[in-house]
Amino acid sequence: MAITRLDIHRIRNIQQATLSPSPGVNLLWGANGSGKTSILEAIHMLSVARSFRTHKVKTVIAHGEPQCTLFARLRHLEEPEMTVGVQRQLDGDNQIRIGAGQPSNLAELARLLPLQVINPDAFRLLEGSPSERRHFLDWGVFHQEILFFDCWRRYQRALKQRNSLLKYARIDPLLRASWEAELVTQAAAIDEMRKAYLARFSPVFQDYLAKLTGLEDIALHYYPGWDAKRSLDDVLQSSAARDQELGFTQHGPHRADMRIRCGPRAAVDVLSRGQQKMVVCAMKLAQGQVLASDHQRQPIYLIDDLPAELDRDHRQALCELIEELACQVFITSVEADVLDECWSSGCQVKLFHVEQGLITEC
Ligand SMILES: Nc1ncnc2c1ncn2[C@@H]1O[C@H](COP(=O)(O)OP(=O)(O)OP(=O)(O)O)[C@@H](O)[C@H]1O
Repeated sequence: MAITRLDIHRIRNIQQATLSPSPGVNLLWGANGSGKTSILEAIHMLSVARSFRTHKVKTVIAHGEPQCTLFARLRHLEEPEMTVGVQRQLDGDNQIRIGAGQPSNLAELARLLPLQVINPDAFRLLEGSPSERRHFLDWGVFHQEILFFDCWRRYQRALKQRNSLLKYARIDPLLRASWEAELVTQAAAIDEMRKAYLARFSPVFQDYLAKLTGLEDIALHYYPGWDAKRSLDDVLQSSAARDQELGFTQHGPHRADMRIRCGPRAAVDVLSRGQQKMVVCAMKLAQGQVLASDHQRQPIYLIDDLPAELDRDHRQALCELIEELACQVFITSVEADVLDECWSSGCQVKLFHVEQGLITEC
């Protein structure tokens, strides 16, 4: 999938801008605070209707404006182009349109335009809470398994009901048992899909890791969210009293993790910042590769400040792999020429200069 035209209205310091990006590499360069990351945020909003920097739409909408609006024309292989539009209002109202049809929902939007973000926050995959890694894992499972979204929604509903029964101490054993049965059924499906995805993803990740770094003993350890030697049903029964004291369910797929270890230690405790960035890049490239080869759909990569923390050889290796993936990519940089030598002669590169919210194709 590639964006062939992008219209941005009232995002941060960008009042109005139109771009015709390359299907390959797009380099956005300009001084600090010029609006480069805001362009990445705009593209991100076209995929999930929110920024990757904040959940508060108020901070993203240009000061003094009631709303922000994004439009894009998308091309996927030889299919006819299609349009997508997202509008976010200060009052919380959302509008999502795919093509000329009825308003669409977030899941349809996310499925249509898969995105991968590599920015300074991407380090949180290693150093952050399990929810960061769950989110990463579930991005892959969501795109891999069509049934995942429905199972996840049903699981969340059952979890909410159980928590509510626990919190208000309304002990209706029959009602609780029926929600727990649903919880256990959906949990088993989610767990199976996550394990299958990890089995598919891990060798691809190791392959990218070998190409990007000399690190050999990086491994992913999946934790399902409860003691894997016991059934979730059993765990829920034995933790019911404690869950009731706490007012929430302590165990289940909502507490899963994918721990990243270097030998016997947590990777974050051992690796340098540059090595951590390479591990994160290998993970993100591997997800793109799995999606592309299993579903013939490439994600769009948004890379904020690619040169930061990487030496010349690692920059070069990363750019070669990005080019090999044949995805559309938007990269920000404060300098125009820092990645000049990183692309092959056949690579379609476009350069955009960003200055005080104005974007000019160079
Ligand atoms: N809601 C808003 N309305 C208007 N302007 C805003 C709003 N929020 C932020 N800004 C301004 O918009 C600009 C956004 O810059 P952005 O973060 O995109 O810069 P950048 O080019 O990526 O910078 P850097 O290289 O420092 O990361 C900044 O100058 C900021 O002060």
